[in-house]
Amino acid sequence: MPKLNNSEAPLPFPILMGDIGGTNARFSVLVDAYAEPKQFPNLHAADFKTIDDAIKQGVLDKTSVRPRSAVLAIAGPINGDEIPLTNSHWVVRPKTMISDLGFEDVLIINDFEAQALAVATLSGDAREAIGPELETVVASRAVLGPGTGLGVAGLVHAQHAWIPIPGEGGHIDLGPRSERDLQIWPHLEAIEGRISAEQILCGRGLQNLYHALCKVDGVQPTLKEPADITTHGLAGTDKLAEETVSLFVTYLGRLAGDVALLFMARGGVYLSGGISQKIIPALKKPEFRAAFEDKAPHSAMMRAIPTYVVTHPLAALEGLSSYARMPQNFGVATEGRRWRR
Ligand SMILES: Nc1ncnc2c1ncn2[C@@H]1O[C@H](COP(=O)(O)OP(=O)(O)OP(=O)(O)O)[C@@H](O)[C@H]1O
Repeated sequence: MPKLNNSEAPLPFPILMGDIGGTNARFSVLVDAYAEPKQFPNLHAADFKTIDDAIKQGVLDKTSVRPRSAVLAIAGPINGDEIPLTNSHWVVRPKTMISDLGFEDVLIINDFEAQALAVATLSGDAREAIGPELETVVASRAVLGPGTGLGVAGLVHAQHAWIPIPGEGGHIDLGPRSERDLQIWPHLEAIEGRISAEQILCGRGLQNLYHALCKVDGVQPTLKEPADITTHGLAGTDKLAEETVSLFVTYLGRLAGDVALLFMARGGVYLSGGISQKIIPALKKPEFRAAFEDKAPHSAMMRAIPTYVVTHPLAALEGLSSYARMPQNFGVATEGRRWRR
């Protein structure tokens, strides 16, 4: 009978690694600590009844390598032996994976924890600097990812190791600051009466912000999808879409600065998620960095903290493979989320 495993021992090779989002699941296999990971085609969760079917048909049926262990990064809180995914019908059942798919050892971590692991080791060509090109220092970092939702994680550097701190930072309050903000806030759709960061800083949030601006200006909204808003905003072909994108990067900068303060992230703040890469030209305008640095009495300190967009298409899997190769370099907590045969 598979059971919880509190061991800190490295996962046995070959290791299956998975980045399981609400829409997409990406897998790769690491044969040993020196090999390059073998990447499998991106899978859509909607095409498979269960995650076990996806692993079987999308990975195990396509290779003769038999992974002995798995480390999976999932979007959702990890609690107990049955872990439902946020925004997906899949339920992760590590005990069933062990008994039915042949794994000896399964570790489940949070998707933003995997993003944090990636940020520890991403090279210069896997990221694009926003604002001044500052020297990278080995110090705590943070990652924020606006996508379907808003993920936030810290990466604390202590005792010669990188310690990912997953949290629910996307749900902290975001307050109005400027005159324009004070006009907009009453028109934003709230969650139980409050404007959390995720009410604005994600795909749905872009729509929320655009609609609030339309109401303030008494204009009929014409744009529907988040991508329509950013496309017109970036091209300058719709005035309110342009303002929506400008405010979106302002608020993202404001939150990124707060998260940097919280973790003392001298090593930099990294923007991931599906949206950041699509709005790089807007992030490179002055508003993002201005809001990021506007943190009196610590503005001078903020000016020395680099900010980046993660441009690597498979950053979370990169993070998982860094960890799988050298677990001793990372302080990944395994209590209550590692199972063995
Ligand atoms: N060009 C764009 N501009 C703004 N928003 C976009 C754009 N393209 C996609 N989006 C929005 O980004 C969100 C999807 O983000 P993302 O790709 O990060 O998905 P995800 O949450 O990581 O899920 P998965 O991991 O399953 O891919 C959706 O809300 C979508 O509407």
